[in-house]
Amino acid sequence: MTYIQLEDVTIDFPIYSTVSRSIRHRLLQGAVGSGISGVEGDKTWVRALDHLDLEFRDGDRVGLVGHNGAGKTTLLRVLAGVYAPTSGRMRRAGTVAPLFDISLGFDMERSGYDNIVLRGLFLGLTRPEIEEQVDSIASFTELGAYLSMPLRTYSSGMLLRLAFAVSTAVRPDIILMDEWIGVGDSHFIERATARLDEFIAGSSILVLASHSETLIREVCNKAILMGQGRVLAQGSVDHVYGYYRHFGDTPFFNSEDYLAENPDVADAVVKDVTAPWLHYTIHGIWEGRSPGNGIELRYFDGDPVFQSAKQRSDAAAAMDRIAEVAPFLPGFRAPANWRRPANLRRPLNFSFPDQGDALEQPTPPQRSNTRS
Ligand SMILES: Nc1ncnc2c1ncn2[C@@H]1O[C@H](COP(=O)(O)OP(=O)(O)OP(=O)(O)O)[C@@H](O)[C@H]1O
Repeated sequence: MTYIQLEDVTIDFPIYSTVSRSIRHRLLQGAVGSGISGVEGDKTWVRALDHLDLEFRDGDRVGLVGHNGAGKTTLLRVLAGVYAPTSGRMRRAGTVAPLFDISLGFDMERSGYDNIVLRGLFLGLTRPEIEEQVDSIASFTELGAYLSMPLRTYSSGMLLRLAFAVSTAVRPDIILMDEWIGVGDSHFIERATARLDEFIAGSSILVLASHSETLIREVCNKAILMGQGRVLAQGSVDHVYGYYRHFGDTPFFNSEDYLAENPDVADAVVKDVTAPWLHYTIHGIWEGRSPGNGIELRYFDGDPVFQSAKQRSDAAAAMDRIAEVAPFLPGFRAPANWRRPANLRRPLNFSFPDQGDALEQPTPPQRSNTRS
């Protein structure tokens, strides 16, 4: 059986001295990248993955989605075993082919043929297996006489052809890839795409990090949305893209009131460390903060639907539940961009507070001068 399991995996990168200052500055500029997890003298710790629990099983074709710096590549490297978790653990069964950083590790002084053999051995092929395949790999690269020359004479496109041809000659259980196939001429891309389809079809698990929705929809049957090193949503590709598209735009979240009610967040937003919606899905909702629409999350303490979403850290499902119930809760203040749907029905599977528990109609919070 092939699988990968991550249990509470965190990755912190130490950054030293003057670089540390510029990284600190850069992190403060980025609203959706990772955060600083600690500062110790000249050393700053950057948190790239934050307590991830994930499971990949037979038949999973998982797309990793998210803004720049969300943690997709770091996650691929953890899955490949390139990075050991700072804390938590990764368990894996099955052979792995990493299809990212694929030109790394070539010996630039040796010939293309030598490197086919070296890379093949690295990927787990035996020498007879490589020898059996060397001609077909060589022919796929279309590099001809160049294959007898040292790699330092190759262009980056030629290196990529070679790396691609060898990496896809194995038959792994698990494929981990970044979107890198766009490099090369159109003739090569066409042939590479056909070879890749066959390569993927033979695998049991695929994890693909990509900014291309078309590619993810074409190849994947599941998706994971990442942000600030965490999982913001996971499930079907439709579910995750639905959430991604409405990122920062849900009628049940009122950024202005959320910031007015939470000065700590307002401060972070002014410094561009986070965005209101991002803060809510990553922190606020789990800390029991109101989404700025007047309702209190304590009403969801005994709600199995909300609590199950919380257990799975599925902010999208938790927000869906709030959206479904909030208009019927005492204190609900409809955000300006919310229109009451004509067919809105009070959910039957929610235990609404009785009148005695009703909150007083809240007064809108004092607005502080923040950007959202
Ligand atoms: N070696 C490293 N040292 C320090 N910080 C790092 C290192 N690698 C990644 N990071 C930081 O970790 C965070 C996650 O980076 P990662 O490359 O995983 O993001 P990503 O989602 O793949 O982004 P992109 O879509 O731009 O490729 C970023 O803020 C990045 O700056």
